[in-house]
Amino acid sequence: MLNDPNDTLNPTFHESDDRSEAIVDRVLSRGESRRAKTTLFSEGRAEALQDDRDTSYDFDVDGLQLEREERRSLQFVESLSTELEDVTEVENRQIRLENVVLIGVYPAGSQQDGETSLQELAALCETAGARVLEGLLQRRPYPDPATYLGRGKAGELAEIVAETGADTVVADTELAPSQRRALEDVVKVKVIDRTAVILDIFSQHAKSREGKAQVELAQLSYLLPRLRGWGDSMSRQAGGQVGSAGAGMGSRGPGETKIELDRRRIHTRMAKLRREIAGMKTARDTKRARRDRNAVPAVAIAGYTNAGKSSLLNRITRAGVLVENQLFATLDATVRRTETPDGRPYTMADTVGFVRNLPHQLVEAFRSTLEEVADADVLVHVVDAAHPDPAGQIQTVREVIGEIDSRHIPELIVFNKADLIDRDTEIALRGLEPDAVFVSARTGRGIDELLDRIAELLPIAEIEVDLVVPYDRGDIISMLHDAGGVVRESHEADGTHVRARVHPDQLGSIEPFRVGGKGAPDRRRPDVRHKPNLGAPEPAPRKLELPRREQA
Ligand SMILES: Nc1nc2c(ncn2[C@@H]2O[C@H](COP(=O)(O)OP(=O)(O)OP(=O)(O)O)[C@@H](O)[C@H]2O)c(=O)[nH]1
Ligand SMILES: [Mg+2]
Repeated sequence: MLNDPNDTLNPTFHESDDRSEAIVDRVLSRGESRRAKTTLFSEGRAEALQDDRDTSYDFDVDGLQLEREERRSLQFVESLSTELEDVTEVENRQIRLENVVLIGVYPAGSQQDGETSLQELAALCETAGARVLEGLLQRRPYPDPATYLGRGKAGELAEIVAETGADTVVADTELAPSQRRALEDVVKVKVIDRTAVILDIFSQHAKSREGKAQVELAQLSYLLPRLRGWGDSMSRQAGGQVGSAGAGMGSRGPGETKIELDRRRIHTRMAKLRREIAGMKTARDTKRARRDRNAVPAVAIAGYTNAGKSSLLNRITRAGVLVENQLFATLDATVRRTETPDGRPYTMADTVGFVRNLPHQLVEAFRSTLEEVADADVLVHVVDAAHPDPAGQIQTVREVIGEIDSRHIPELIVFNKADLIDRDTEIALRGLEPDAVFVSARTGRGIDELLDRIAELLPIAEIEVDLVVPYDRGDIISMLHDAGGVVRESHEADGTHVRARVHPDQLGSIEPFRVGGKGAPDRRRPDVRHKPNLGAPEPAPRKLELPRREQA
């Protein structure tokens, strides 16, 4: 398993062949030895995110909410078991608490973008369980092919790392294996990239069998070209800080040993995972086909990570999906059934959030989960209205939607967290997306309007009816044929027996001839509507103050 806390891979790697073999075994036997995770500490972790610990919602939650407790307990190390093994584990966690320095490169004119991206990287690192000490941005037309930062700046970075006692450097874009090694040689601590951090979060959070398989597949395909060197550059630095810090974020992978053998085994493992995922996809397809037969339209909630997708699903359907002020709280699609204000049923799916520079390995691995989006009749695209760069988020999400060939699906932009923005921001956002709905999953504002808008966009489900039409009503038969909905037709003594799918508007004219059928809509208005939450006071929005050294 790649995030096994017991995988203190790098430093001791060269010491014993037996040990290195055991490590590869563990990497490849994911799930069999699933142990406590390495989410490390609680204090300070939420700095990069808005504080929501006092949040209260006016609806109940179900068992899924327990997952939140489970995650918290991992962070707080709740019960110190008397078992020696566990105590050692706690000590390990403290030793391995990662202190990271972030680095990014931005071209002239996109400083704001570079900063937003670095702040997001800070949030990602905190979500992965690290503590962010410094952020360092360098203005360059493009990253240095050798060391990412320019030579001189890399030297300054080495000083900062030494000063702050950081044990890991995280680069904001994907590093080539050679860049990573060269930079490690300069700064003398572990260097990882944004992709590794995202993969690490996914591996900590994956819950379903399919999710775990997808993440492992993504991790292996990320590791494959990087096998050479994971242990290598570390062992060249005996006595460096890495040695005592052990493996942590982004390095929960195999070290360099018997690389060819490993490579072959990894390929075999990946093939097996692909087969497994394909198998699970079949099961899901069957489920979806059943849903299609019942002609229940599907709505998918898509959007940037932390936009409030799960909160919105909870608000609308009381699904009790885990809501966390974390990036990638949701990795599995949750589907809930609900209905329009006039009683038409539809399903609503919560999906994994998107992020800028989403590792392509993940898009590939999560393709089957993302089909929940691809197969939807309507996309509810949730955007965090209070985010500094909503336009950038919308663009990122639309790019991924394009990658999974879903541009044609009607999209409803929903600005969530409307409770956090002022009038001017709202006007600006309306300018950006004139047809958008403004809602707050927290206060309930706009939810009724959202439900009405979804209802308008849903395809009208046709209804299957059985009719016996007397021979003097040829007009009815031709109307059914014109609409193209005739399934079966036979001429009997009492008239034409027809099974046909009709639009709800046609029901009136055919009603006298109905002899059965299914799927007639229930036109009762649901007696519970979604009331606004007048409860808890809203915490003031918090902005990340990331320590930053500007280097132009
Ligand atoms: N103030 C405010 N906060 C909100 C609102 N909706 C969600 N949040 C908060 O935003 C954070 C993220 O919410 P989630 O529902 O987990 O977001 P998500 O889009 O499902 O995130 P991922 O699953 O991580 O991609 C949580 O801290 C929520 O409490 C809102 O309308 N107003
Ligand atoms: Mg979510």
